Parts: sequence; structure tokens; C-alpha cells
Amino acid sequence: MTVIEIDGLRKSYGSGKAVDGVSLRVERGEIFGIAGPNGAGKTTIVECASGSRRRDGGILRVLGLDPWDDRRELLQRIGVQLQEAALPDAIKVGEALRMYASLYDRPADWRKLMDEWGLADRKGTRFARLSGGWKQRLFIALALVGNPEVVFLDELTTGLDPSARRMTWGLIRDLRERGVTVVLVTHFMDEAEALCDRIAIVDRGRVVAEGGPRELIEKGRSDSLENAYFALTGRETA
Ligand SMILES: Nc1ncnc2c1ncn2[C@@H]1O[C@H](COP(=O)(O)OP(=O)(O)OP(=O)(O)O)[C@@H](O)[C@H]1O
Repeated sequence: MTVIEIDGLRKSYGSGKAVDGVSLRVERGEIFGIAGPNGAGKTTIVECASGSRRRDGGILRVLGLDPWDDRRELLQRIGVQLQEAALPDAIKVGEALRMYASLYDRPADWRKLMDEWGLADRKGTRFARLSGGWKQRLFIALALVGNPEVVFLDELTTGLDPSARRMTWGLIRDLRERGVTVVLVTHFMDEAEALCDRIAIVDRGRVVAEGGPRELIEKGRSDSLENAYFALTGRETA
């Protein structure tokens, strides 16, 4: 079942085209990666799909809903990874989870999530005092607290140490097992290769290649997804 349909999506900021005719489909229970250089339009695609930014043109359906017109209903069914500025410095880990859980009609058990993401020992710690990696884990847990059918994660493992990164990959795979659809914006090709069922590589507001990791490696005539990325975007560095 298709849960995200994007057809000819367009979005400009002033005269700059951030997204210039992107079409994508994401199926239920997939981990779908969006990769591409800085400024390629990845975050804008995710913002339009998750109802936080209004598109200029194109068709967009998430769980059958229009992300902008139906965003109130959609927000009950999706999860979005917050950015740093979204939480007040003084809020405690447990309070943040409890507060976000209260925003949803059918929330997950926030205490269980806190345990799963290793945050229980930091329940009383204020947000400002968490290290970057713990903030990141809290943001992921908060994205999941509404029991979402689709979760949008931007820079999932940025700032995580190698073992936290592996743990996070495991938990994201568990989400897939439960039928949750995951859209993952990433700069890490090893992460995309290890985790994603399919990946769209975006450059200058357009999809330049799409497929499973193996397929993209073949398309790029490369030995790794990272090298395929360079071949397909024609760029030496991301
Ligand atoms: N609020 C905004 N106002 C003006 N221009 C913006 C805004 N947000 C993004 N842009 C521009 O739109 C283009 C796409 O940005 P976007 O953040 O979607 O790219 P990205 O692929 O997510 O980049 P990165 O990998 O650096 O996070 C860039 O040229 C960026 O400068």
C-alpha cells in the first residue's frame, strides 16, 4: 500500500527553486531514504510532506491526506523529528515525553519509550544539560510518542557515537517490523546502505536516482553506495 505519493512537487523561496518537480512513492513499512548534497531540497520535501510547509505546486498525499489542507488530522498519525530549538532549555526529559504524549489521541506509553531509548536514567535531566547525542535520542523518542504510522527523521544519527548509532539502527528496524513507515533524510551513505529499503538521491531540487541500495550501486557502476552517490550526483564531496 502506498502511504506517500508525491507528484511534481515544487517549492521556491523567493526566486530560488528549492524543489523543482519531485515525484516519489513510499510504500507502507518501508524505510525510505532521501540523500543528496547540502541545499538539495531534502528538508523542504520532508517539510512539505509533513504539513509544516506549504508547497507551490504538485500533488502530495500522505496516508491519503493532503499534508497542508488536512494537517490537523495528519499530525495525529505522523511523527516528525524535532530540531534543537523546539524544546525549552529547562524542560526535563520525562516532562517533554509526557507533554508530547498528551498532544495525541492514541499515544504510545511514554515511559516504555523512555526505557527503549535508554533515557530512563536521564528522566529528571533538563534538556539544556543533555549532550548532543542524548538530545538526539530524545528527539527520536518524541517523534514516536504519538504512535505514528509514518515517521520523518532528519539527520537521524548525527551526533551519535558508534554504539548509539547501531542501537538506533536496530530500533528503526524494529519500527519497520511493526509496519511503521520511516522516511529518513541522511548524509551518511553507510547508514542508507545498512538501513534503507529504497533511497532517492536528490540534487538541485530534483530526484537524480531512485532505487534499492544494490540497484543504485549498479546504476552508478560502483562498489559502494557512497561511490554510487558521487557517480550519480557528479559531485566529489557531499
Ligand atoms: N526558509 C528558507 N528561506 C529561504 N531559502 C531557504 C529556506 N529553507 C531552505 N532554503 C533554500 O532552499 C534550498 C533547499 O534547502 P533544504 O534545506 O531543503 O536542502 P537540504 O537538502 O535539506 O540541505 P541540507 O543537507 O544542507 O540540510 C537551499 O538553497 C536553501 O538555502
